[in-house]
Amino acid sequence: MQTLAVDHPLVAHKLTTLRDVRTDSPTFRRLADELVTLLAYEATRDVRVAEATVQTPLVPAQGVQLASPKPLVVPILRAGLGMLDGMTRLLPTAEVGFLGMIRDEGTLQAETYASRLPDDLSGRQCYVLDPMLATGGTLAAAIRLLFERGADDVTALCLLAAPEGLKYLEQAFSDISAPIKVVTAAIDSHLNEQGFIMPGLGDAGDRLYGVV
Ligand SMILES: O=P(O)(O)OC[C@H]1O[C@H](OP(=O)(O)OP(=O)(O)O)[C@H](O)[C@@H]1O
Ligand SMILES: O=c1cc[nH]c(=O)[nH]1
Ligand SMILES: [Mg+2]
Repeated sequence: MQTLAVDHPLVAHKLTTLRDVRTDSPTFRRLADELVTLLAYEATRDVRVAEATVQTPLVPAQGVQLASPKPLVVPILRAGLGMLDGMTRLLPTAEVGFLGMIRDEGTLQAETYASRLPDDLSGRQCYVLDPMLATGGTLAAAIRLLFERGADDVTALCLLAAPEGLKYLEQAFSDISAPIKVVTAAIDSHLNEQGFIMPGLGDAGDRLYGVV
């Protein structure tokens, strides 16, 4: 597994405001959206392209276009929905699938309550969106579902990741040879006893959707 913490002053600036408890939901949503677009630029560095020729007003020009089958973007509901627009702005022709997952805040186990994915993901590059990678249970379950359907390349975009979750994913997929990448705006210090990322930003879903 490959992990990339994007080191860019604009990412750090936006993330700092996102963490701030005084940041209201509309601002939080806007910042999450802007951050995803910056992360997506790095996360799609290996997106598959095929050679293409177009006709300029003057001559034919060689270039590239996204290869087939087109990439699949998968937000993990609820909080991952706050990252969808920012991602599809950069990858407008990608297909979008959905996973609904909830972490039991007592056991910290993830449960899947909704799944709407293409049946056959053979040869597809998949981009999973979830702002928080805490214990890693949710993301591991999502990645497993994608591999079961034939995906051969999975990149997760997260706003924050905990070292414990990254380690868990490394171990969970140590026997998988397909590429797995995590692109995040920051790797935080640790998880607290309730499984929250520290210093973190609190409950991403609640902050995105105005629950707090
Ligand atoms: O790495 P983990 O320990 O599994 O935790 C991370 C998950 O927890 C949050 O979702 P939550 O279950 O709160 O659902 P929500 O998106 O509906 O708020 C977050 O958006 C991740 O999906
Ligand atoms: O810190 C955390 C951990 C899990 N889910 C969140 O929304 N925040
Ligand atoms: Mg939540």
